[in-house]
Amino acid sequence: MIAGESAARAYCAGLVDEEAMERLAAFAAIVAEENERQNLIAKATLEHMWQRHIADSLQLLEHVPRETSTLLDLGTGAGFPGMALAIARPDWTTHLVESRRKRFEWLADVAARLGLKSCAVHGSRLELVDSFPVDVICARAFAPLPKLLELSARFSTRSTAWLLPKGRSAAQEMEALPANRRAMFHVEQSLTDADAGILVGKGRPAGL
Ligand SMILES: C[S@@+](CC[C@H](N)C(=O)[O-])C[C@H]1O[C@@H](n2cnc3c(N)ncnc32)[C@H](O)[C@@H]1O
Repeated sequence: MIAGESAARAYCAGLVDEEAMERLAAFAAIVAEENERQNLIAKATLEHMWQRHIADSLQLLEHVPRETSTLLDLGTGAGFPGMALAIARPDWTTHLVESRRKRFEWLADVAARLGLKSCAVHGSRLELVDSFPVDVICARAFAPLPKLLELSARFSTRSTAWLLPKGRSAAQEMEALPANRRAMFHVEQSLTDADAGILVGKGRPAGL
């Protein structure tokens, strides 16, 4: 378990190169600054930025298939996990979808400021974004699982990986799926929260 800010930074440093670490630090400062203007993350988590947000996002890299080159993050909000992953893996094409204007304009500005050329910000409701196939779909705190799958299945293929941090409700949400959709998922323990799980899946949800 990653406990504390220095452990979280050390964990991230073990996953990404120095340039990405510098960008992640710059991003952390930008989020904290913007949080004065718009409510991006809970104030209580500001002093735990690396553990609660950055390492929490980067831990998804542990479950990403080796051949990944495209990622879609649903409801990116403050940039977690999508922007943090775009910084960690600038060689991927990362699509961030966010419907709130203030947030998507800010995300696009951050991507430009950090020089993330392969990070596309879709400022729209997910329902209105044209379909394209991706290697990985991720989402944190976006929607209940059945709704999430309904809205995003059209971006998946037989080989798409699903990485869904679901907090305490991970196992319960998975168990509540119909059997043919449940079969594509299993729960991985979160490294940043002893009580949280990550739903890891593969494929296109049955019937969607
Ligand atoms: C609870 S926040 C989570 C933000 C971020 N993923 C995180 O964990 O810090 C959910 C975000 O999803 C966005 N959102 C909700 N429904 C959406 C939709 N249908 N299409 C695109 N974005 C949506 C909201 O505007 C909000 O920024």
